[in-house]
Amino acid sequence: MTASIIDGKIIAAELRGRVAAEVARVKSEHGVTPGLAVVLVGSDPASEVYVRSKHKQTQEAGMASFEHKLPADVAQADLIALVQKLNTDPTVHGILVQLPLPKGLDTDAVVNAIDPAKDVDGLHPTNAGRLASGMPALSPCTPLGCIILTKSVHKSLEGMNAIVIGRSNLVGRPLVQLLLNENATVTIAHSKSRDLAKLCAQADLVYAAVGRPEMVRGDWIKPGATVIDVGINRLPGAEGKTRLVGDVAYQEALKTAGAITPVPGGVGQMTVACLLVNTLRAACAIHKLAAPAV
Ligand SMILES: Nc1nc(=O)c2c([nH]1)NC[C@@H]1CN(c3ccc(C(=O)N[C@@H](CCC(=O)O)C(=O)O)cc3)C=[N+]21
Repeated sequence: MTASIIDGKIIAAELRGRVAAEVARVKSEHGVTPGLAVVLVGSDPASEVYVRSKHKQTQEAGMASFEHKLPADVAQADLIALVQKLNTDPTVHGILVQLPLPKGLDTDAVVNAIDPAKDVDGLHPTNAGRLASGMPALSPCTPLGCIILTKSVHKSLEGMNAIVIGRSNLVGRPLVQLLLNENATVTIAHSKSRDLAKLCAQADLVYAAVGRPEMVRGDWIKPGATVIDVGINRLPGAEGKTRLVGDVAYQEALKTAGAITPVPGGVGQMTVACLLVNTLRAACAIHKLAAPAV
């Protein structure tokens, strides 16, 4: 058996198309142009790539895009002051502070300073708490993307056994909550879990988000399971280039899985598309418009 490939590129492009149509409608009917502000502190090359692609895709969807680049040695107070300025800027509906922040900056304090209504990363404790309480919330983009990719294979996740490997605030924990909302049965595993292979073998849905290259092996996967690989690990490749691999041993997993996401071209694509969704949703909520149809 060879797994079918879940094409994040195509699914993300479709989603962006729906966002663009809703943005056009909100603009013409209500005169509201959704705006996203991205704050990048320091100059991590990978982060710069992501920020550039966020900027491009935001503009392509017809939204306003604001980029703020700060030096790695920016004072904590200056970073918080920028966040507060964006909180009160009426042209900004979404605020994303690219993580991780350089050493010396207090991530929790910065995230806490973001207005929860503009928290398109879904990281503010208000949004995390609302999600965990089953209340409407802005939810983190990568987990939202994981659910959309899963639903491209399974119409309903009700009663399915899911395993989430990883418990980060940005991915693992919120993904668990979104899966519960879909009525899946969820096992939460992580780098300290005992006998991961055995836990995985029970799962119809496997979400690998531990940040360890190719940790999930092909023979851990239940035959026919759906595998969503959240990992993006840069390994040294040929001729001094870097090679991207996920948290799943892809070539092995292809043989046992029913469907699998590639890296790149899987979850990463959805993350940015869902950021556009969240920015549109935030803009509609802030202006008291009906929730967008995306
Ligand atoms: N506050 C915050 N929110 C984030 O959502 C956030 C963040 N910080 N810090 C970094 C991670 C990483 N991230 C990605 C975005 C796009 C791709 C993406 O487009 N990937 C493509 C290309 C990958 C490549 O070539 O590098 C793909 O997988 O096909 C990947 C990863 C968002 N993150």
